Amino acid sequence: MTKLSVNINKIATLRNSRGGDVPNVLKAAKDIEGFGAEGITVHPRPDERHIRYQDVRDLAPVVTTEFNIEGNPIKQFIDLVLENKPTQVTLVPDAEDAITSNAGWDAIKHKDFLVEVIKEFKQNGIRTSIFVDPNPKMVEAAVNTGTDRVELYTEAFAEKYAQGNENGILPYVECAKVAQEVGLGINAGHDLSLKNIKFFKDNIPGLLEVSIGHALIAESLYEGLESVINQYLSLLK
Ligand SMILES: CC(=O)[C@@H](O)[C@H](O)COP(=O)(O)O
Ligand SMILES: NCC(=O)COP(=O)(O)O
Repeated sequence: MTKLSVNINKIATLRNSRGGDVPNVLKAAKDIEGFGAEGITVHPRPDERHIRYQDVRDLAPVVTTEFNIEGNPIKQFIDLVLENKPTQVTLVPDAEDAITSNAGWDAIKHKDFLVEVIKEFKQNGIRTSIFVDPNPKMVEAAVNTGTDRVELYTEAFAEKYAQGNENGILPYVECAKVAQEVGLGINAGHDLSLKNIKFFKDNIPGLLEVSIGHALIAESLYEGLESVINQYLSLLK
């Protein structure tokens, strides 16, 4: 069974575009859980252009499913995560000026740094995941950081699949095999959608969780959050 964690960054982006409190991010998170999603993901960035640090503080006591905080572990992010103790922290090496996440960790080059931060999160009872490119070497290296899981960066798969090329799944299948061999849990995310999620899930053994935001919110503009979330849940069974 693969859990669906809904990334609500885009809801905050819409709110921020007017400066008020519409749509209300807390209500959206509660409704999304009510519609059956098994987790809420947020990805605060230093410029707070979508989810704000205060949103994370407000969401932490309200989220009753798995709360997943993603981001680059700069000091203020580490402090925020330790203060709010989510179910999971997903470490993403995103540059401050990146429009969205665009690369996974080099878990060999940044091993010592990752070991240190992951240790601190785990000592505080927070499950850890690191965002990695679909490169089996990086999955193998991830185990040496002490992380519980990896999140496979699915943009390359989504792009190829949209062009009709199903072979884009192959590196992910290889990564999943390696992850299972070395005992790492497997999450996935980025550009997953109603169109590609079933093919991805059906081909990746042991897929524990997907976090989906951009496409899910775009699809909901036409069909509504409840219907879209239910479609994902049925495709992820
Ligand atoms: C790690 C990842 O792929 C997502 O968190 C993605 O970065 C979503 O963030 P945005 O909503 O800012 O694009
Ligand atoms: N970790 C991926 C995520 O949270 C959502 O990414 P996207 O669906 O907005 O591309």
